[in-house]
Amino acid sequence: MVLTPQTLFTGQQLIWLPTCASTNTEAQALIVQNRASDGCTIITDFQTAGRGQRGNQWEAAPAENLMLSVVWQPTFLAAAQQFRLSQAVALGVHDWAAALLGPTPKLKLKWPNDLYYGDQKLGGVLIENSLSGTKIQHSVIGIGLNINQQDFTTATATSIGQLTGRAYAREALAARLLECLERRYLKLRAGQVGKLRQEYLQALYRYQETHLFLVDGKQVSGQIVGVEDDGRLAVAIGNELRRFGMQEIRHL
Ligand SMILES: Nc1ncnc2c1ncn2[C@@H]1O[C@H](COP(=O)(O)OP(=O)(O)OP(=O)(O)O)[C@@H](O)[C@H]1O
Ligand SMILES: O=C(O)CCCC[C@@H]1SC[C@@H]2NC(=O)N[C@@H]21
Repeated sequence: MVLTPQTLFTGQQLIWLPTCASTNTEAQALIVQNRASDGCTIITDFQTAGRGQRGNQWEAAPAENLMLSVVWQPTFLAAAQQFRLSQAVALGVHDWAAALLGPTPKLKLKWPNDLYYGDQKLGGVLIENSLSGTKIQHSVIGIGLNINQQDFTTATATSIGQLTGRAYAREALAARLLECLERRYLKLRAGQVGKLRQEYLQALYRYQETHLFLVDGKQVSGQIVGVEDDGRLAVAIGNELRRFGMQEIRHL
């Protein structure tokens, strides 16, 4: 499918920029100017200041990958439920990758929403919400996916093209991604929270495996046993069950 504003079922607006600082920043500017319709999408070939979680930079070679931000208005979610959106988005990205790579147990979601193949990162999600009282008003869903790039500065990164030995037309992949995201978003909006959570756990990287984490600057051995109602990661460490937010634990 060729991606045009007409063929996008959800994106009333689609803006494809040759370059920008960050598609999340562009999306936020549209929101501030009251020009962001629900589902509008900014895509770019290159970011000069792409950002990731925990203050990381997102690095991607020009015109090789997918970098986009979708604006949604999930006003049905309380601020405290934002992890539900994060899980639905992660599942949408996982569905997209599974359709490309075929079903494989190697394709996982590293908590909270990184896309992994084995121990290598294929993509990441950075969601930035604005609130109105206790409700989410706008969500900027920033997604970076490695598509055709062959060389990375880190050995822990890979791309769809590296894995399959093929080159991809990014327009078609973007259209499919938006479909996958919308499907999951509609399920969330329909209240299928339990099912989404179950599927998220099934896709969770290193779920129920014992391995090393970094907690308070120290290496600890633990086992992921679940994800709490507030989105925190539940990890069994020794005889203790501990719950961690984003800034409190890292996989090693
Ligand atoms: N295009 C890219 N593909 C994969 N990783 C990337 C890319 N651009 C930047 N990175 C960075 O590479 C690092 C690897 O990501 P990963 O999430 O696996 O590491 P991490 O050590 O778990 O990082 P953190 O826990 O801080 O998120 C991160 O710092 C990530 O932001
Ligand atoms: O893994 C992460 O830490 C999240 C990476 C998110 C990267 C995407 S690329 C499109 C959007 N714009 C950004 O600046 N970041 C996100």
